[in-house]
Amino acid sequence: MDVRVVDHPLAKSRLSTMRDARTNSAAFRAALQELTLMLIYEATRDAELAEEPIHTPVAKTTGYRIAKPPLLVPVLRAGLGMADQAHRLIPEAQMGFVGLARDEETLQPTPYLESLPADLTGIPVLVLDPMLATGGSMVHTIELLVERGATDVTAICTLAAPEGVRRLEEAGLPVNVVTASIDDRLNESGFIVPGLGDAGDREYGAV
Ligand SMILES: O=P(O)(O)OC[C@H]1O[C@H](OP(=O)(O)OP(=O)(O)O)[C@H](O)[C@@H]1O
Ligand SMILES: O=c1cc[nH]c(=O)[nH]1
Ligand SMILES: [Mg+2]
Repeated sequence: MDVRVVDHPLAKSRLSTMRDARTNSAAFRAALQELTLMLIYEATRDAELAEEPIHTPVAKTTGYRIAKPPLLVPVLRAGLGMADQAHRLIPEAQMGFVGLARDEETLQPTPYLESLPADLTGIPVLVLDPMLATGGSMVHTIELLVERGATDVTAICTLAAPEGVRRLEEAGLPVNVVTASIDDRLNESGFIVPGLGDAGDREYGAV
């Protein structure tokens, strides 16, 4: 499993805005959108290209397009804040949706929505979720994708805990991770430390 940490100064500054408890919801969503752009940019660095001849106003040359547009899968709620920006960068992408809520006691994900294409054979998938904590939600999501034939999955997470990265590695799933930070640890309530709190609540309000 490849784990890429995007520690560009602009990524660090947006992540700091998200971490800061004084940041309101609107500013949090704006920083998440900007950081998503940087993470998707890095995640697609090695995407396969198809060539096609094009004419500029001056000469004939070779043009390029993404050979296999990915499926984008935001994990609701928090991943929804990454969806539009990812789609803006890859407008030819399809989008599927997974809805999960982590039980605050057991820390197990409770599924409430699954809207995915039936056959993902040969289609790269980018899963969008700001937080990789215990890894339970991400493992559940990737298992849904693998059941449908996906073999090339990238988890795009603004923040990851070492415990979540380890869980993904041990699950042996076909996934790579792109994140802006691997933080110190999880606390006794399963929150990432130093983290940014509950990403969904900070984007949309507490439920
Ligand atoms: O790695 P895990 O331990 O599974 O935790 C990570 C999950 O927790 C958060 O969602 P949450 O369950 O809070 O739902 P929400 O997005 O609706 O707030 C987050 O967006 C991930 O989906
Ligand atoms: O720190 C955490 C852990 C899980 N989910 C969040 O939103 N934040
Ligand atoms: Mg939440």
